[in-house]
Amino acid sequence: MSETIKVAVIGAGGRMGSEAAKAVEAASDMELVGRFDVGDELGDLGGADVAIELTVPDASPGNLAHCVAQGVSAVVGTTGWTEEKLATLRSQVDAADGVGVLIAPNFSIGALLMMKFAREAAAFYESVEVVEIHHPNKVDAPSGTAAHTARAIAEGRREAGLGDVPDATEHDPDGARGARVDGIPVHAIRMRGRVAHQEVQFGAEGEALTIRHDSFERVSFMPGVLTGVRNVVTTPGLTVGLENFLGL
Ligand SMILES: NC(=O)C1=CN([C@@H]2O[C@H](COP(=O)(O)OP(=O)(O)OC[C@H]3O[C@@H](n4cnc5c(N)ncnc54)[C@H](O)[C@@H]3O)[C@@H](O)[C@H]2O)C=CC1
Ligand SMILES: O=C(O)C1=N[C@H](C(=O)O)C[C@H](O)C1
Repeated sequence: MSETIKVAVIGAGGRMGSEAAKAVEAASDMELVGRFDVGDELGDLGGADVAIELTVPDASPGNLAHCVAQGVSAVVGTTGWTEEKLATLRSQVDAADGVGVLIAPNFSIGALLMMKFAREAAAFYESVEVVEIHHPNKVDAPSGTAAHTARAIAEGRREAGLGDVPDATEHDPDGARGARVDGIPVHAIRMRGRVAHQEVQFGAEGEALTIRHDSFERVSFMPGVLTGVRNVVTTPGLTVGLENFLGL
């Protein structure tokens, strides 16, 4: 591969895709070789080494199958990946030679640290709930970040031998107690004026701990997108979580 990483953006007309294309153009070690959006033929992705995929949950698995079949590595920010879809992608990636795919539920460093800290705190608190707040144009709920956080917390609780979170609710016809991801309550708020925010609230007898992260602008995701591109070209196979490339 040449020293300059050739990059294509799929979903380039979107909020994140347009920002990612700008970030790639500004990176001295990368060349933007293609911008693709809905209805475009992906073909050989403009000769890209890496595709950055930022579309919608329904389109992402098909776009990834195409990238992998073309031998093009990918950095995926699109959320809504279920365990089943991930398993299919893993088998496609494993069957390809030398292709790397990163699925990153969140690219911002603060969000990665918030998830790490929540994973650490999980063992020490009987109660925990995740509250995510996003702009009202978001099509999926809960957010990928909230789901990733809840799974990490659930793992930490299991390792510590903690059982279910205490909750005496018997009647909840309107779903006021929110969703459960791996047993962890998750609440999704959609609000004009917000971008991407999350609070993890922990409680024990007589005390509370809140870990909060805020992305006020999408530029907060761009250093992570570029780190993903630089690492995925030398990391064959499927990686879930940018934290794996940062030693977190
Ligand atoms: N991992 C992270 O840190 C972040 C992830 N996201 C995720 O990125 C995704 C995109 O978010 P936004 O940019 O806000 O959405 P958006 O709606 O602004 O952009 C999506 C773009 O994808 C295009 N698109 C739809 N179907 C397509 C297809 N089949 N092929 C090519 N392009 C297609 C749309 O036309 C649109 O331009 C979402 O899943 C969101 O959750 C968003 C922010 C940060
Ligand atoms: O749609 C968004 O905006 C975001 N999506 C990601 C998610 O679902 O976690 C990451 C970030 O929260 C912004």
